[in-house]
Amino acid sequence: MTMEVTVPGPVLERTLAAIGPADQEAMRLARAHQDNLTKPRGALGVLEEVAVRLAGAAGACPPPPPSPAALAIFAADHGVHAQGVSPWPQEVTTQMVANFLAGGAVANAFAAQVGASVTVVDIGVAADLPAAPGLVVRKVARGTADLSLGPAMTSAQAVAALEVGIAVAGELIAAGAACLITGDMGIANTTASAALICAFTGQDPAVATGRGTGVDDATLDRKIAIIRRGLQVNGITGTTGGGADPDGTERGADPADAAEALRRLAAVGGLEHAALAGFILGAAAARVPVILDGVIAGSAALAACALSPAAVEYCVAGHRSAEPGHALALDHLGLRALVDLELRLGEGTGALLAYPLVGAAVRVMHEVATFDSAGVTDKNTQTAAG
Ligand SMILES: Cc1cc2ncn([C@H]3O[C@H](COP(=O)(O)O)[C@@H](O)[C@H]3O)c2cc1C
Ligand SMILES: O=C(O)c1cccnc1
Repeated sequence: MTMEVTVPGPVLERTLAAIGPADQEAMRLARAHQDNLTKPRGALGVLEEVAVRLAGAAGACPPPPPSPAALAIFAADHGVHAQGVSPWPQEVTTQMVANFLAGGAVANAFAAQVGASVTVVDIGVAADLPAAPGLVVRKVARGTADLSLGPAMTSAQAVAALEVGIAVAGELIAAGAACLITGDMGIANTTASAALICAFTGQDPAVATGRGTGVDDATLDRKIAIIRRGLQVNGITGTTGGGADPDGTERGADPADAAEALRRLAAVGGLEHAALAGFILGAAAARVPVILDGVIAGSAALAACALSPAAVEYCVAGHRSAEPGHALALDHLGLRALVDLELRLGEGTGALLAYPLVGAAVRVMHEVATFDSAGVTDKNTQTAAG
């Protein structure tokens, strides 16, 4: 094997080794506790599952309140932008970073609404950004290479970006964050997202590709063709098919294999996708829940969970984006989105809106009376007793 991706960085290796499965006993206790609360069993629907999930993640019942929450917006540019896959000029990435720092983006408004902090990370913006409070400069490259011509990133760049994501998660958690929220900014990143979704789920670009910021029919067709070419050029032919390295050696083509997962992430992902995957892995290693935003986060989560399947236990799908690939990614991960408001923005906006639901689900576990404590007759106990 000639692939350098078989040598992940030490931080990534340590993080992967630190990720354990959800705590089954805490989940069992959480389910039992839900059933003792003064409400018909199951009446809180999906929120009960969220509370149980957070108990499993924390290894505690009730789980700790997911507060305070911290949003990290990873910003980067994309070489594939040159193929005309987005109607927006590339400099909008840089301009939006300035907007986040000035507090003027939708993500800022939603973060203020739900009480989340905002950190902006330059993981690969093409331009130089002036230093500013709230901006973390960890530039791995000035954007990716064009994924339709060859690998978007070298494996070293992908690992470096993964490790920045891990570090940012660790820093936010060390500063007190009890819940992480994913955010992204990168013109053309819905193209890389759809390519990743194809690479990790085996779906065809025709079904996984969406209109992103709102491309017309002709641009959508081009986007699909570009993604198809990118998968081909990078030797990604399906989730189970074989393949060979350029030197002719057989490579493991199963994306569930960590080295192949890293290769696919580097081949068609963006720097923000790699950083987001690291961010998710960092949350999982610290047993802190992470609320996923839309299609960019969903595609990054596919890479994270290919590297460490247990990481999914620490993820909550905040919302379902209007991008068709997002639902495919969530299905593959076995995650159910909390809200569906037909958002197609990114930045962390959908995850921020879901955050109060996660907080409410956990508050129930701490504050709602049990049938015993409130003196309310439990029909289930009564029936069981006679
Ligand atoms: C003003 C503006 C603000 C945004 N905030 C997030 N995105 C979102 O749109 C981009 C992806 O769409 P595409 O692949 O079609 O370029 C990403 O930057 C994403 O974060 C924005 C896009 C624009 C134009
Ligand atoms: O799903 C998303 O987060 C999304 C969709 C379109 C454009 N930008 C982001």
